[in-house]
Amino acid sequence: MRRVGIIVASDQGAKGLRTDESGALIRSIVEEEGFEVAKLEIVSDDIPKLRDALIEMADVLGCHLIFTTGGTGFSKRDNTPEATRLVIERECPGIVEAMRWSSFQKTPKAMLSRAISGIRGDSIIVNMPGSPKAVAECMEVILDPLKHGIDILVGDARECARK
Ligand SMILES: Nc1ncnc2c1ncn2[C@@H]1O[C@H](COP(=O)(O)OP(=O)(O)OP(=O)(O)O)[C@@H](O)[C@H]1O
Ligand SMILES: Nc1nc2c(c(=O)[nH]1)N[C@H]1C(S)=C(S)[C@@H](COP(=O)(O)O)O[C@H]1N2
Repeated sequence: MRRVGIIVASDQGAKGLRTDESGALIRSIVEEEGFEVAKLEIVSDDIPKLRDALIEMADVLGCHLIFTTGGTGFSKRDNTPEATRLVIERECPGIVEAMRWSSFQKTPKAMLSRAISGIRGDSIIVNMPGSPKAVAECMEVILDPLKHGIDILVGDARECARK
């Protein structure tokens, strides 16, 4: 079964000052698609905390897909892309290009997303925006192609092609 990790990057959420909706929304969307959620964690916007949470989900929990939500904008505490860059081994720019392109059709503010995406080992990491509305809009675009991406990364698709 495909395994998912979810990290909510939010100072307010980590202090209990805001009820998380975006991580919960990602969970419900991926579960509906048959994924198993290994962990949903709310982390403050500190780079070392985000980095460690990403590494645990990839290397210890073996998540095929890791979504972060929040912390991709221009505010001084938006650190999610910087933490992600520390842990990925190969960039996957097409995923976030598609997100920005489709989001731009809805709001020009989509160009303010600094989200990145990349591969670490057998895990694909994708930065999503913070608002639940933006999460829903982006998930609609990327989830299906990502299933194929996981299959290629972990070898299933290549196995199928050989048979
Ligand atoms: N986990 C979340 N659940 C619900 N709404 C959220 C969440 N994260 C962000 N939002 C909403 O998204 C919009 C963008 O917020 P903001 O720029 O503060 O997000 P952020 O920088 O990702 O989060 P934070 O300020 O907590 O670190 C706001 O309307 C905010 O209420
Ligand atoms: N689909 C979609 N993407 C979107 C938006 C949106 O409303 N819909 N908002 C944008 C805005 S206003 C910002 S500032 C950036 C970064 O958001 P974050 O700081 O919450 O991660 O995501 C962008 N991406």
